[in-house]
Formats: sequence, structure tokens, C-alpha cells
Amino acid sequence: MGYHFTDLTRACHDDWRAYIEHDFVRNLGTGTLDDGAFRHYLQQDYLFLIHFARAYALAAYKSRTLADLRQAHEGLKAIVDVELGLHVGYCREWGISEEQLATLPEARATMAYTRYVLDTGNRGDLLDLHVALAPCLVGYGEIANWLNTQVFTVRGEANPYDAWIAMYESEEFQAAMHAELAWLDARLADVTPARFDELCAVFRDATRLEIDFWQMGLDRSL
Ligand SMILES: Cc1ncc(C[n+]2csc(CCO)c2C)c(N)n1
Repeated sequence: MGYHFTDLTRACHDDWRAYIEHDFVRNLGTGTLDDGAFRHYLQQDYLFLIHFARAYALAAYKSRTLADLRQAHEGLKAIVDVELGLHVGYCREWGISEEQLATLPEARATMAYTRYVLDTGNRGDLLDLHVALAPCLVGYGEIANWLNTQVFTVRGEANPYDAWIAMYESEEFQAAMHAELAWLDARLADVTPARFDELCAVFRDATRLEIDFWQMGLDRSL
């Protein structure tokens, strides 16, 4: 007993590295990502964010303490009031209109990932839901940090994806990631080995669905 978040990434090491170091990520770092692939990713990410907001609403419903209810409420507000607006603005810069976003077909990879998270939260408890969301919340921060340590990464105006990296390396985002890590570490500290194995299965599934999301972007698949 006495588990930490790093025990999840260690137990799912190969899947976790395949997610963090995916070709989509490498191509963001080098600035060579096909812009059609990036646009496809941005469009599907808009749908992803809407379902992610629903997952925060589910976290509110599953909360047993006022502190957890407040945390879920803050997350829901941040996505609905701030992040979706920022995403729409960012999409506009890449030539994707709000009308286009409103009528997008949903890719199977988006459906699979978002509905998996919602189902995991529905059948399980708040910890199951947070573990299903962890590859998203913690992974993107780790991806930005990993890119910054790679010699191939191009920063500044020479890289059209520099703003994407900057968003996830920002102090604000890194602080949110560390708050989530602290929440997970506190809960994982007293789970049994059998419960840890269950959570590991959820973490692995969600990580593999993140890999599929990158691949969907590269393949522009629906
Ligand atoms: C497929 C996919 N996975 C993760 C993220 C990152 N992300 C989405 S919502 C959120 C937390 C609220 O700020 C974070 C970190 C993404 N955009 N798309």
C-alpha cells in the first residue's frame, strides 16, 4: 500500500511512453506536422472538450465532500466559461469557423475516448473518474515538458505549433497539473493492491485511447 501517481505510469510504462512520445507530438515539436492533421485534431478536440465538461459535471455528482464538489464545479466553469471560448478562437486562427465546429461529425476515436471516461465515472467512484481523466490532465503537461527537453524541438516563430506547446508549459497549466497530481497521490496513498490493479486497468485504457486520438489526427480518420 501507499501508492502514488508514478506507480500508475510505471505499471503502464510502454503505453504511457507511446502516448507522450507519439509521432503527432514529435511532429508538433519539430513543427513539421501536416496542417490538415492539426486542423482535424483541433476540430475533434472541440467535441472532446464538450464531453470533458460533462465529465466534470459527473465529478460534481459523484462528490462526497464539499471540497470535491467545489473542485469539480471550478473545472466545469473553467472549461465552459474560458477554455471552450479560447479553443474556438484558436480554431478561427487555423481557418475553422464556429459554424463548422457546430456541425462536425464525431470521429470514432473521440466517441470511444469520451464515452469511456463517462462510463468509467458512472460505474465507479470519483477516484475511478479522476484516474480516467489523468492521462488528459497530466499527460499534456508532461508532453510539453518532454518536448522542451528534446533537441529536435523548435521553439518560437519558426514553429507554427509553438503556441500549443506554450499553452501546456504555462505556469497556470502546470499548477493545475500539480494540483491534480497531489489530489491523486492523496487518494492513492490508501488503496489496496487489488484496488490499485483496477485503477491501473482504467489508466491503461485511457492512455491507449489518448494514443488513438493522436493517431486519428495523423490519419484524419472519422
Ligand atoms: C484528446 C485530448 N486530451 C487531453 C487534452 C488536454 N486537456 C483537455 S481539457 C484539459 C483540462 C482542462 O483544462 C486538458 C489538459 C486535450 N485538449 N485533448
